[in-house]
Amino acid sequence: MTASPVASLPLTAIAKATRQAARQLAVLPTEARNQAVEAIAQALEAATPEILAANAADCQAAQAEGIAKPLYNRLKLDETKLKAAIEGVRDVGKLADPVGTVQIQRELDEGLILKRITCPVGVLGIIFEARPDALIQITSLAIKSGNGVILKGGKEAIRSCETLVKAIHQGLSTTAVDAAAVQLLTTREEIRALLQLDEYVDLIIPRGSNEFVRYVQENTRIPVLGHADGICHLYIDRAAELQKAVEITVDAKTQYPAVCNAIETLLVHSAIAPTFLPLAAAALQKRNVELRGDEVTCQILEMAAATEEDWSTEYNDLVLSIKVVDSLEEAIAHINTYGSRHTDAIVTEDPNIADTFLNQVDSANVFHNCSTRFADGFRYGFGAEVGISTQKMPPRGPVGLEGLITYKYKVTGNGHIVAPYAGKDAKPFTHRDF
Ligand SMILES: NC(=O)C1=CN([C@@H]2O[C@H](COP(=O)(O)OP(=O)(O)OC[C@H]3O[C@@H](n4cnc5c(N)ncnc54)[C@H](OP(=O)(O)O)[C@@H]3O)[C@@H](O)[C@H]2O)C=CC1
Ligand SMILES: N[C@@H](CCC(=O)OP(=O)(O)O)C(=O)O
Repeated sequence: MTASPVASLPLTAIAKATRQAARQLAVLPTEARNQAVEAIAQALEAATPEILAANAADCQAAQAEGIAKPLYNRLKLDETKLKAAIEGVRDVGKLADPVGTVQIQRELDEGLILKRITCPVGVLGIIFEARPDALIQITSLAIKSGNGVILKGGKEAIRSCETLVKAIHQGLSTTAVDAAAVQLLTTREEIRALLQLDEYVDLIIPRGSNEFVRYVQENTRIPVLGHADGICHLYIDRAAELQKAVEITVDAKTQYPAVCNAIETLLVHSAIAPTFLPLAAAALQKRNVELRGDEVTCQILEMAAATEEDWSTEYNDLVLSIKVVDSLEEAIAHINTYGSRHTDAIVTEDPNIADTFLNQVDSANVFHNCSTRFADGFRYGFGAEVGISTQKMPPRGPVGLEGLITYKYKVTGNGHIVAPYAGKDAKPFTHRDF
């Protein structure tokens, strides 16, 4: 099979081609989809010089436009990051096949058998930020789960995305998977048009700001799985071990400040604030974090005053707002008011306090004594992630293969009809699981 030159077609034709390719992909055996995933890994390895060159050009252009350092780090794809992403593709290949799992097998009556079996969703439209390694993770998950995918990355990453998709098409062209199963769009106009194509696209996954996710939800009939902003919190309880708390704070803020699972607000119990805050501030300032405190924090340490706006701001940068609270309840109330239901964590040595926090904070990921940066499909053992769903209904949190799967009920009878099972002398069902 050769790589399909569909990218030059009008959008409806692209979507139609993806639908057709996805239908073939959905019924391929596990082995064929695994081979396709491995072919993608090999093609990316072979195209490494071109990919790195394209990314260097994107980075250069973004720098000329004055891109912020954290966003630049998200855009930059060096050899180490690319190698890790390719390893991730192979990890996805090794995961159990999510397609064809029999979830329910039930005899309704003699000779009348119900099965619920997992199957791919169909065609996914995934819009994401200028982060080229996300394209690699998303594509490998889509192919492994038997779905076609129409991708759109952030404008700063256009060259990187085009080169990656070219390599992926090259890899797929040696396999049973039609390369048309993976498509790349590059403009916002195409996104607006894509949102109207409910005939060909089964699920839209927007990764981006709250505003953008809402815009998508309001402008399409296609089901939307929102991956919105991460206003993540870390609460340092009065029973926290201080050194542990400092290390977690520094990691959660500075290990990768541009990503959605980095913290934006630090909440500190008033009983330990005078001892904890100077330790934390020293460690954070060593890493160039700008601190903004509420009134009590500013009485303990000199820093800029936080405004009401700070509590609902996702900086995506080396900035942290700090608030001193008088109780666990106040911390939980703050998080449930200003958070984005993404990821929130507590540091405490008191298991009861931890339990209350984990049960009452209404977020997709709630952590005890560890960094919010663990909110990630790879780190959860899902191989990779499409992103982190901030919706309440499943899939919630890091979305891996399971989130790209639906199911269908297959019922087999032998001439069975409903009439004998209805009315006055209705025949009972056996409803026997096996
Ligand atoms: N929960 C999660 O998994 C994730 C959450 N995020 C969140 O996303 C936000 C930051 O991402 P940022 O880089 O600023 O991304 P943006 O929200 O600016 O953009 C993300 C993507 O959406 C597109 N887009 C944005 N607005 C429109 C529009 N009106 N019409 C069509 N397309 C649009 C962009 O296109 P273009 O570049 O062409 O403008 C880009 O492809 C943060 O809040 C972050 O937390 C990010 C990734 C994952
Ligand atoms: N799970 C990811 C962060 C989630 C994510 O996709 O973030 P972003 O860089 O905002 O797209 C990680 O830990 O790198």
